[in-house]
Amino acid sequence: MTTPSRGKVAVFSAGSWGTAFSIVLADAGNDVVLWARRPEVAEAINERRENPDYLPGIELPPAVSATHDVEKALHGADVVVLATPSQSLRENLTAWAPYVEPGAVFLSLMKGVELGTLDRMSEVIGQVTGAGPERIAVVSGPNLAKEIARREPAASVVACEDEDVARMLQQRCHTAAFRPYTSVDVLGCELGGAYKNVVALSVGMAVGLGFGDNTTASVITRGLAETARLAMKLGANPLTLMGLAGLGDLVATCSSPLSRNRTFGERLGQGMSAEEIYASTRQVAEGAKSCASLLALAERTGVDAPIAEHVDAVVAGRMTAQQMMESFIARDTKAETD
Ligand SMILES: NC(=O)C1=CN([C@@H]2O[C@H](COP(=O)(O)OP(=O)(O)OC[C@H]3O[C@@H](n4cnc5c(N)ncnc54)[C@H](O)[C@@H]3O)[C@@H](O)[C@H]2O)C=CC1
Ligand SMILES: O=C(CO)COP(=O)(O)O
Repeated sequence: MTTPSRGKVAVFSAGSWGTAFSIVLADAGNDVVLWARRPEVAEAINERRENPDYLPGIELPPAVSATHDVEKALHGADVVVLATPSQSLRENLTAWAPYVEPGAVFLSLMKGVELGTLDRMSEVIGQVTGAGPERIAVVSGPNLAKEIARREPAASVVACEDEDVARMLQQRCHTAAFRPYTSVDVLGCELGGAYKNVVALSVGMAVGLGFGDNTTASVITRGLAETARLAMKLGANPLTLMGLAGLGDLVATCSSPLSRNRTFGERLGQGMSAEEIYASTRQVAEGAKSCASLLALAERTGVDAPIAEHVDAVVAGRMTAQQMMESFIARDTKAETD
């Protein structure tokens, strides 16, 4: 299938980011069909022109329609955008794959690493669909869904090993408010996106404990060092970690009260358990799961990952947020660049 510069895009699914990115795609001139897991969400989008569950009060453009029918969503779509929780992607995509148009390009918006396999989302997509790297791309950057949906200016990275495909997708999502840059460093973008959620959990814990900007800046900076250590060992371009999908997203997520990961961490810092927090929201906080997969990936790679290790311990209830902060400071001293 040839890929025109504008066309039909299928977006799975109608959560916060899938819905917000549909606005970007529609503004860039695409026809967007948003698949919703619950039929009533698809109905509400079509009838009320808003997604009342995930982006209430934001009017969706006419070029966005919604459906609960997988086949209808995928028919004629040359780009398939994936925005489900990372841990359910494999199961979801296995069900959807038979209906994907031959040659369609997959674009992952997800920021997590699969538990157990330790696979990144692009790897899961390749395994489930048989698509080669030239048909698998990711978007990652400082892109809090609500701000993007309000068309506040922001930049991002579209990464694909095939630079022509990255350029094609860049054109498909460049709008007056959204500026995508291309990259061929899929691994660096994905690890930057997944790791910043774990760092945001620890920053949130520091905030929840009542600590100020010295503490959060210290955790953010050491978080970037930890992310870069692992990503570079696995082959990432160091400049990716200094860019929008690394530092940019880390700063946005760790600073913003809109971040679900930072908020999850704040509640842990205030003494709630992970189970209590899960029960209080339907929104995904990827870092609460990916802390374990990233820690395992670091262990497998032989890289020191104290932030992932401590966040995993707090989420699992083996340590309190206060103990985590004390332990960060008490660790064996070393050179900053080690
Ligand atoms: N919200 C944001 O600002 C951004 C989110 N992301 C990433 O996008 C991905 C999706 O996040 P959001 O849309 O924010 O999450 P969300 O929690 O707002 O929505 C999740 C969506 O997935 C669906 N879903 C939940 N469990 C499912 C399951 N078991 N099987 C199939 N579908 C299921 C929900 O119905 C909903 O449509 C995550 O990896 C997140 O890290 C990336 C950039 C920005
Ligand atoms: O990835 C995001 C911003 O770029 C969204 O972060 P949260 O999932 O923590 O809300």
